[in-house]
Amino acid sequence: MGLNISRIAIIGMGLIGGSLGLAIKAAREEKTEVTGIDTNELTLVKARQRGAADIITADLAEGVAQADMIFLCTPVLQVVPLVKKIAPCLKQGAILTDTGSTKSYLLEQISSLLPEYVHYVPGHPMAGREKSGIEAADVNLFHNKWYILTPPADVNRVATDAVRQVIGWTGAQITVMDAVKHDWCTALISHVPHIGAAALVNLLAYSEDQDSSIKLAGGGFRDTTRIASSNADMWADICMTNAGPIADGLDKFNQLISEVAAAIRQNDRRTVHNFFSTAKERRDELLQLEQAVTGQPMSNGR
Ligand SMILES: NC(=O)C1=CN([C@@H]2O[C@H](COP(=O)(O)OP(=O)(O)OC[C@H]3O[C@@H](n4cnc5c(N)ncnc54)[C@H](O)[C@@H]3O)[C@@H](O)[C@H]2O)C=CC1
Ligand SMILES: O=C(O)C(=O)Cc1ccc(O)cc1
Repeated sequence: MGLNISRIAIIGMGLIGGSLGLAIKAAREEKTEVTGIDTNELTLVKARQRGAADIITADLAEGVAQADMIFLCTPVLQVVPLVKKIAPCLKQGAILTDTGSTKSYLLEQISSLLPEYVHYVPGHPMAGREKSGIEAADVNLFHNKWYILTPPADVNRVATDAVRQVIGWTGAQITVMDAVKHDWCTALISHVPHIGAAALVNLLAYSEDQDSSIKLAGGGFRDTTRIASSNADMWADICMTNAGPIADGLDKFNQLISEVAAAIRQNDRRTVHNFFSTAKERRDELLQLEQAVTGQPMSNGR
């Protein structure tokens, strides 16, 4: 039997908060009331129009007061100041969770800010896109995607189960991980690739004929750089709050690039061939592994 989560507040009704609202309402209809909170009035109006929230407000205290569960869905560096503001307004037994892309920083900062009767269960949906804002929200964004929870060892079990239950309504699959491990893992599979994609686009500034380069850029360039269209605010916050793993990952990435550059300069075809064939083998293995775990082809069809 699940817990009765009848009131949910979502702070930050953009891509992730809006998609959560849409998915929760689609699954629960009148059984769970969603309050959408945002500093942007137009976002709030659009969120209600799209059916991502029943109630909208820019007033934090009013929006969270009755909530059984609160989702924080703003860029990471906004989360801690928001927790400081809402902590005194939360009701006894309220469950706080977030969707931030980095976890150790938030866990360290937030735990000490909350009264002992509020339970914090950090989360991170491994689903998203390069577009932001309520306009990009999608009821199916989390469907069949991984949703990571990084609960601290002493977290209330009932609170974690309640978050699992609500995430289940979105169609996502849950996996639990230690926050530090999460940050090293996501640095390599998400944060460094986003920086790499941005670097590839910025590299075009060195082209002697930029207009022709942009005109001729084909599918390969598009595929590898889609995520370079992501929101700069969000990515600057991610880099500031996961500095060690990201900087380490970038150092290793630099090393790989330097090695292949040296091999190319030395006309060392065997090493260059090995660079590509190793990558192809690994990627093919990753696709198979994903299929084995989820029982279906890679969720984004890539
Ligand atoms: N975009 C993506 O693909 C993914 C993002 N995330 C994480 O989820 C969080 C949200 O990301 P998105 O939805 O993409 O961002 P977004 O930019 O689409 O939405 C953020 C919303 O928060 C609002 N906001 C900002 N500061 C606020 C404040 N102080 N008080 C109230 N509202 C405020 C903005 O007005 C906006 O509507 C971030 O922490 C991000 O790291 C996690 C997984 C995927
Ligand atoms: O657009 C994509 O493919 C992404 O990788 C989206 C994304 C961005 C940030 C996250 O923390 C998780 C997922």
